[in-house]
Amino acid sequence: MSNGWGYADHNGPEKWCDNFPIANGPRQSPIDIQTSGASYDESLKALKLQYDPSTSLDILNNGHSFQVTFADDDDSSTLTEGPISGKYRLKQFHFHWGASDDKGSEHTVDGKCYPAELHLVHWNTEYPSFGEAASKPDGLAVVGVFLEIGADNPNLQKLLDAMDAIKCKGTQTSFTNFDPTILLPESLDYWTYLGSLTTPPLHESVTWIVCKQSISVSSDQMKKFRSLLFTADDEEACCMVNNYRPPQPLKGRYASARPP
Ligand SMILES: N/C(=N\S(N)(=O)=O)N1CCCC1
Ligand SMILES: [Zn+2]
Repeated sequence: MSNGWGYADHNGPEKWCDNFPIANGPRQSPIDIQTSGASYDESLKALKLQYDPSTSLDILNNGHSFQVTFADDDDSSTLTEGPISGKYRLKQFHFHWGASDDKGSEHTVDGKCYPAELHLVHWNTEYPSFGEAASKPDGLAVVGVFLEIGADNPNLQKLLDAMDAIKCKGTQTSFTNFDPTILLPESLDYWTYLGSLTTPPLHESVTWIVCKQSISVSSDQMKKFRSLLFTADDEEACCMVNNYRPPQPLKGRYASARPP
């Protein structure tokens, strides 16, 4: 298989180890967060997320998900405190989702799946760039937010409206003046653990910060996510669904959280 990884039977998560042997590494993601096994860590601080909407640039269908990319040439949009040391810059956010409302998240909580999961990807400014940071053990910090079926979420509407312009792989459009803060839940309580990118190259470089509280999404809004395509306009159409990696072996890891 070339670098054409995907989520189908022939190129999906069970096959990624062929080209990316780290897929069987000691700190792979996602994981099932076993709340009874989570430990309280007095040293953990509250998350500090400071985003400048003027840093949002564009929205892209990259053939695996859709992502909103941010200007990261200064410290305008950052993650600090929480479980990390130093300052991490927001690079992009994207989602993972299922073909139906009963699956789609990457992390699970005591075995419970959610219909979708948002990932806000940040890189450690100790390194000169995202590309340099992405392969370092403390290079990245990803904030994960579960989406749970409920009322229409108006804060998703600008993303949903942009989807008509990025239906096919490789399409993108301007996406300016967007503040990702509106996608966060009211409470920023979190679980944290050391893991990896959940897609190739699967670098074991991520401090995961998974919010305990979910945000809402309606079934109709989820149908809009599923209208995107994995495929380019000159290929046979394949709906972008089930773009999630299942939970990986804990290998002695456990999540931790701030004491109540
Ligand atoms: N897999 C990833 N993020 S994730 N799903 O682990 O948050 N990425 C691959 C390149 C940039 C981000
Ligand atoms: Zn992701």
